[in-house]
Amino acid sequence: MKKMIIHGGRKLTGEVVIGGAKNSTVALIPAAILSESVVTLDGVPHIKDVYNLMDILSAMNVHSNFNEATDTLTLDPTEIEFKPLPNGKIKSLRASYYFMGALLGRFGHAIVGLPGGDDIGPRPIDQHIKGFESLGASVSNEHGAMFITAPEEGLHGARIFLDMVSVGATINLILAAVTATGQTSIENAAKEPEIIDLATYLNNMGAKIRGAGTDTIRIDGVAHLYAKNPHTIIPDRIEAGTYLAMAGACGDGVNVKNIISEHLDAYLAKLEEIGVQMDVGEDNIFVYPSGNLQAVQIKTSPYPGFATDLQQPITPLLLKAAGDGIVIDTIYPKRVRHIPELIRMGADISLENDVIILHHVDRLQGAEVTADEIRAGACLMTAGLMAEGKTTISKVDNILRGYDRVVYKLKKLGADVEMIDD
Ligand SMILES: CC(=O)N[C@H]1[C@@H](OP(=O)(O)OP(=O)(O)OC[C@H]2O[C@@H](n3ccc(=O)[nH]c3=O)[C@H](O)[C@@H]2O)O[C@H](CO)[C@@H](O)[C@@H]1O
Ligand SMILES: C=C(OP(=O)(O)O)C(=O)O
Repeated sequence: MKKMIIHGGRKLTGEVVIGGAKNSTVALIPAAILSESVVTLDGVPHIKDVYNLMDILSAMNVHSNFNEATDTLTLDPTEIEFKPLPNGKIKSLRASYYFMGALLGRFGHAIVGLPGGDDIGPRPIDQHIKGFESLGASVSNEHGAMFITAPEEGLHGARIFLDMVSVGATINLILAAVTATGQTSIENAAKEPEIIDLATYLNNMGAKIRGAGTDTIRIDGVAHLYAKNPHTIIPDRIEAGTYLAMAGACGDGVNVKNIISEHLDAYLAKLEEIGVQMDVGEDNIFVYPSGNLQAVQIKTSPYPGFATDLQQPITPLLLKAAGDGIVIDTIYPKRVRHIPELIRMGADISLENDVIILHHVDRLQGAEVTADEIRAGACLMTAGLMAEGKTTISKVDNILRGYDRVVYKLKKLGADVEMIDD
């Protein structure tokens, strides 16, 4: 595991270009195995999740080539072989569970280990299983690996009502249903932009998915999918939100480029309420140096609400604001692993019944801290940039799992940051 060393106190200036969305990419790559032709993805972020997914694909004889100069990834599933995936790299990321839906769609059966990913509290997959079963599959958990098998005649369309809005279940069920016989409807579906991105990608291969981005998605199964054109991944709204908060907390004029601002409506409204001055352009947002900032209350909810993945990245900005900030994460109430680390840096934070109360502090102090998960790590990077002195962040691999070329981007903004081997 690597460590990140930050010498804080420098003001950030210049521009940063946002990469392709991690949470799209990690669905689009497993989905490529549904195609009977070579798939090309543009705007692929340089993140560990991508390299781990490429390794998983190579075990199935799917050849991939990531051209890092052009951010283009080609995936060749034309000689794919079925492989059980009970262990190994599957455990390195959450989104490996998309191989359940994708293998089921391609081969009619899947053996996939329970996923890894961020330790942000309980993350059950009961809705994925319920949905696979509705499509006719039988599902069993044998020693931590899910065995999922379609009936002999293949999966059939079904009406599936999700008990709670789940990004992962919505995507997994799209992947399984896209080649099932007949029509599937997913109700109470998640509406995240990454789901629209996946539907666009699959529809361009010949799938028939309607309603992505609404709470009812209808899928008419098709027998074959062929990728014909490259697919450009949408920009990462969580990476963008992280840099916007960072620019508000320690920027001296920062231009964040490659943004779809509509994907960040709830977030931008909160930044404005805090007092961050911004110019929202067609595909960029310029953040002015901050003046007086005011603490606010944040409550996370499914899209288009305030994203859980942004509650930690915005926290250092809230610490800087006058008054007491409040954060309530309704999606992952135990997503609090950044708090003891921030307290180590001099923050004054209390936690009462999963309500995080952030009291204003005049300054943070550099310290040795741990990035226990990706967004806790993003929060600590910003805190380190704001703090006086040296901050050492360990377990940086958790950050590199989803932040594209982060050291390069921070250096370009003028940060004093480097990565060292542990
Ligand atoms: C790879 C990816 O895209 N990860 C994102 C995805 O995770 P992920 O898809 O795992 O999260 P979900 O949207 O499924 O989870 C939402 C809520 O539903 C619960 N739930 C979910 C499924 C299920 O079968 N049963 C159940 O109880 C979860 O515990 C959570 O409380 O959406 C989360 C919520 O926006 C984000 O934080 C993650 O960054
Ligand atoms: C929780 C996250 O990721 P994952 O679902 O991949 O663990 C995240 O990106 O904040």
